[in-house]
Amino acid sequence: MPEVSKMKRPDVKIVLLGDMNVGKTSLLHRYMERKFKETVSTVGGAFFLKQWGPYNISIWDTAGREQFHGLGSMYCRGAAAVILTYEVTNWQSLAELEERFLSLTDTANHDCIYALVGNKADLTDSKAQLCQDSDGLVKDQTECNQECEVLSGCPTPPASPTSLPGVMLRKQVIKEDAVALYGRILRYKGLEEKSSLPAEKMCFETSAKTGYNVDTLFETLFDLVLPSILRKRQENQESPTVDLEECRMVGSKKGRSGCC
Ligand SMILES: Nc1nc2c(ncn2[C@@H]2O[C@H](COP(=O)(O)OP(=O)(O)OP(=O)(O)O)[C@@H](O)[C@H]2O)c(=O)[nH]1
Ligand SMILES: [Mg+2]
Repeated sequence: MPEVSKMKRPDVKIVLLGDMNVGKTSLLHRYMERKFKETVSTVGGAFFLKQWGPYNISIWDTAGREQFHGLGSMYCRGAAAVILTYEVTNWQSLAELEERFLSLTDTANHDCIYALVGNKADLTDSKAQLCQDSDGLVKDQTECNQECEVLSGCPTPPASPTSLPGVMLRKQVIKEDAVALYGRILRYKGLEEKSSLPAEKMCFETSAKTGYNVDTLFETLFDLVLPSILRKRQENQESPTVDLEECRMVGSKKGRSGCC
């Protein structure tokens, strides 16, 4: 049994929610492992632990499939940030966020931060077909595909309308739709728009496939949850108790990642 004192204890929790197939797991792989790789539909949930400077952030991936819906509010318990994910080529995936997922966030922290993320932007926007390295420099898709083959062994995707640069799918969800939903989320939470984080900052379009905006998404959130981290550390100093549930999760997977 691992010693509690040596475990990395998460300072804060970020949760990814959204319909099946929108790319939640792929976004996490892209950010944590710098790769776009094959996924299987998530069962239950899984977490990754990210060291961010001196802080430990747990990022929870959840299953979008309806059969696991009941677990969502459990994963959101105590979350400092929730990433509500949809797919830019699928209007219904945005609607589902409001109809099915928003109420799951009732268990999150009272000052929880919400980000709306439209993934698979590479399918609709030529600029998102360019991939970014960790310094934010863009490379073209051919270079990315070659790199993908060399680094992770994943084959260059077959030439199909979705993989040919310049051939785009119809964008079903435009940024304004996400901005409008963000406003409704604030109203649902009883928050004033004036005193909340602005929609322009909290609505992202990403591509897990190319890496477009993925670092920006996670790192913006890490910066924004810093006050929650500092508050939690302060509370822990004042009453040093151990969150057995979190320790059990982290300890069971050697502090890196796991699922349940
Ligand atoms: N073109 C493109 N495809 C993507 C992107 N992100 C994910 N995909 C593909 O979309 C499919 C679903 O991706 P996942 O990451 O498994 O989706 P998920 O949201 O985790 O799904 P559940 O675990 O079932 O909730 C896979 O075939 C991915 O390869 C993206 O940014 N662009
Ligand atoms: Mg998944």
